[in-house]
Amino acid sequence: MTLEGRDVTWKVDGLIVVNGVTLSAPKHGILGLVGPNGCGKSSLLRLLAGLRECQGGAVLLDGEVMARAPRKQVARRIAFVAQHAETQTALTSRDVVKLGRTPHRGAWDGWSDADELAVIGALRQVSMEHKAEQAWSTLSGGERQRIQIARALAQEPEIMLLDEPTNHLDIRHQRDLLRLLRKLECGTIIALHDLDHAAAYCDRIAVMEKGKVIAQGPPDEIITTEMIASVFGVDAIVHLRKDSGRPRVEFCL
Ligand SMILES: Nc1ncnc2c1ncn2[C@@H]1O[C@H](COP(=O)(O)OP(=O)(O)OP(=O)(O)O)[C@@H](O)[C@H]1O
Repeated sequence: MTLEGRDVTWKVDGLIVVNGVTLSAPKHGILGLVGPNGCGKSSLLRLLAGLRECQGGAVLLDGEVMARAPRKQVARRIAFVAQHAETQTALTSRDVVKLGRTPHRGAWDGWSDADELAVIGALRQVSMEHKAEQAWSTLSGGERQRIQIARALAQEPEIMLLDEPTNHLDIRHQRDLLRLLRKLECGTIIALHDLDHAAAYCDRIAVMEKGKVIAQGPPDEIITTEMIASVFGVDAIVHLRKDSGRPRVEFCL
């Protein structure tokens, strides 16, 4: 499957938030989306997920304009994990993960073994089986985030779009999630603030600034002292990690 934004533009209140972005999701592996607050990362991910309509350009799914495809068909193939996902408070964790199966089920379908396996597997992948019956409203911020990721995994998508999925997680769960994403068969686009994470776990990185993608490439070409100074306005030294040879950022105090 291919997912491609071509010259995608989106405005709100006369402000151009996403400005002529052309970007393809990888078929496998992780594309990291980095850039300062307000540069348009979340907006772009929502456009690519088909949750918003472009006002210019188009999002293409297998070369066809996605906006014309039935929503359920799109949802079978693309999962989106929002930065601050909310859900009905009366649900348990398991109920929320089960929602990920909705695009695969007809109105009259019973709950199948495949549905159950997908839900159990997704809970296990984020280490949340022990909280399956707990009310969603009582989960911690990080636990909610892991459950939302499990919902997306239960969807068994071909492409996952994740908006800062590590922002509530402790170091161990950040690392576990990024390792998990690397192991998935699907292609992933992930908005990240942590440049070290982007450098260590992503196969490619796209840099956004003021609504535009200004650079794309492998981490060692993108995570540079010059890029960090010009895009983020911060002085930094970029080292190479001993274990992987990937860039590692030391910010100047
Ligand atoms: N529905 C909206 N109404 C008004 N302004 C909006 C709306 N959606 C986005 N914006 C504005 O568009 C800009 C880009 O927002 P977006 O959430 O896409 O940025 P971001 O790169 O994900 O930021 P962050 O790193 O802070 O999460 C921001 O200035 C935001 O205030």
